Amino acid sequence: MDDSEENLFLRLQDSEGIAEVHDLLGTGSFSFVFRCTVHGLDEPVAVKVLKNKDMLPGRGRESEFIQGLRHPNLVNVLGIFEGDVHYVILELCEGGSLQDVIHRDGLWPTVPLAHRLRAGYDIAAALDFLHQQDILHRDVKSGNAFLLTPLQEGEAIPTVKLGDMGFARPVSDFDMMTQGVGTLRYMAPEVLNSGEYNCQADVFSFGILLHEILSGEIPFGSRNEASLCLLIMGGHRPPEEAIPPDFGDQDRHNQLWAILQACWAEDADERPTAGGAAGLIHGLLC
Ligand SMILES: Nc1ncnc2c1ncn2[C@@H]1O[C@H](COP(=O)(O)OP(=O)(O)OP(=O)(O)O)[C@@H](O)[C@H]1O
Repeated sequence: MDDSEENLFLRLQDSEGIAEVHDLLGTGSFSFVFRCTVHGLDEPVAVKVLKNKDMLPGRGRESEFIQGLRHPNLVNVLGIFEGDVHYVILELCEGGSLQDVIHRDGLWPTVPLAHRLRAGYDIAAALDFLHQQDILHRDVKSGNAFLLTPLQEGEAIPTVKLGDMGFARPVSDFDMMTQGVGTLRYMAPEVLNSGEYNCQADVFSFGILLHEILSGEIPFGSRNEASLCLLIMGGHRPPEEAIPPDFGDQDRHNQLWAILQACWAEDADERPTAGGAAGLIHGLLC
């Protein structure tokens, strides 16, 4: 049975290693995330506590192999503890999730397209890094990308970091994976099909996420799971007209649209690598 927020707050407070639990940062399907101070670190951190410590390994739970990874566009995992409560110490991202920033805070329409594209570049760079280490993320979405500092109107977009590695796996574990995990509206057709997939499935999800970042629209709107599956399997993708026209000339807009189409190509082999996508986006930012 899942533990309550209050109970976990108190048990975390008693946990060795935690100096102080401050406040709740957010709630996920599998966890509560608290702002904490921990012994040995000066800066506050985010501590993700599993609601149910008997939960299957990998569900909402960053695995040991993620711990050593360091990249400016990843929510770095600073420690993993298993005891009376299971928790993961994460780099604190004060700006919250990109999903909340795009759809809830009301500031997103004021963010220029070039700044939004910058956010997309950050995520592509993080994915490229993971793929270079032969790690698949498997749940790329706006709810799993975080702003390092709060977004301020009229200022440059803060660094964006890809987080929530609960589903991440080394490719070497399986040459090709077949387990259908992730979030439906971002899922590549080969994952939905329970077919074999590889790093290019992350690139597909990234394409859907990039469109969400640029357009500010929830991918495929408020459809139920069955119709989402039918749409994606039927080759439907988010619409071009949802992308604001304020990106310089038509040629640049066309290049941007071509990047999106390449990322969410039906055939995984036709998609760019994450590094390739990052390079193409960077070319448009210069
Ligand atoms: N590093 C962080 N810094 C600041 N806030 C965070 C951080 N990580 C998570 N949060 C907050 O906690 C919420 C839940 O985190 P997360 O989505 O990683 O949990 P989860 O249990 O894996 O959930 P789900 O599977 O539903 O995405 C986030 O939406 C965000 O508000």
